[in-house]
Amino acid sequence: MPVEEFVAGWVSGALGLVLGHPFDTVKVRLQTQSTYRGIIDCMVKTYRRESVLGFFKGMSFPIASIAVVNSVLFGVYSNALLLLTATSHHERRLQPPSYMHIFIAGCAGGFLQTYCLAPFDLIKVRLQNQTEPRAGRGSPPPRYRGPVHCAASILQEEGPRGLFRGAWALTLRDTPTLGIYFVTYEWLCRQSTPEGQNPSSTTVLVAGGFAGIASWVTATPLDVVKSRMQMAGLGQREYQGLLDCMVSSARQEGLGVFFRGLTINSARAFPVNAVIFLSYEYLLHAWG
Ligand SMILES: C[N+](C)(C)CCCC[C@H](N)C(=O)O
Repeated sequence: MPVEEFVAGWVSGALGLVLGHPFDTVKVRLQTQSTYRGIIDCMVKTYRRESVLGFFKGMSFPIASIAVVNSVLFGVYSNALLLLTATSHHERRLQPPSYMHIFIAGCAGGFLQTYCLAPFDLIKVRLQNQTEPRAGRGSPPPRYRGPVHCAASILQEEGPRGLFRGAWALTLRDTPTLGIYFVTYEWLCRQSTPEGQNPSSTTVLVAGGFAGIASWVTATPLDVVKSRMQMAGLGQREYQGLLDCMVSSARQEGLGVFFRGLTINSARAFPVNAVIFLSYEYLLHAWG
């Protein structure tokens, strides 16, 4: 099994994460708290209360974990394509796989990565939602002191299954939308590259950026449901399950609730995924 795709996925995931984390914090807060009027309001309040550091809450942990997750995604995707089409990464420019195969391989990568992603994503969301200023300013300390403390508290208070809260919504969110991710990327690359040639860096950046947007736009409704289910059990509303979360959110807040965070998700997705694909392709190319 070729492993360089896993390594390239690891590095590119880490780069993408740092770039996108501040956007991600604003998104999570907009989706799960009702105290903000919009993106700018949320940014201003976060900055005033928590300084720039507020935007980077919960990042140290994902930087290791998301890199692993991205590595699983790209590694599984590429190896699934190898299985389906018997072509390695380097042969694929000359013998391009069908979009159906790309979609299936993307779904396989998406499905498997959610098992690694679920606990990390839960901890990230819980930490990002702590809006308390840094300790020592006279306010009560936040519930979780950091990622390890957060994981330990969830285990203690909610049991091992607690760590997989919202995992089902996450799987539904990621499996098809990561198929869409790779299909969009390939389609855009093929549109602007002569047959048999490697896409230029600009093409990779633009195609990666739009692949990220396409994937996030389709993923946003289930992203909202997922974030809400992850916050349940914290004194917030408990849901019976995914459907209950969808129905009660829609009843209380209207259908618009499923598009919360859409703008910020898209704004984040372009640079993050441009960097992910560029560094991924670059590394694979460099390793020849
Ligand atoms: C499938 N879904 C849209 C949810 C995620 C796509 C992940 C792409 C990239 N790791 C990123 O963080 O943007």
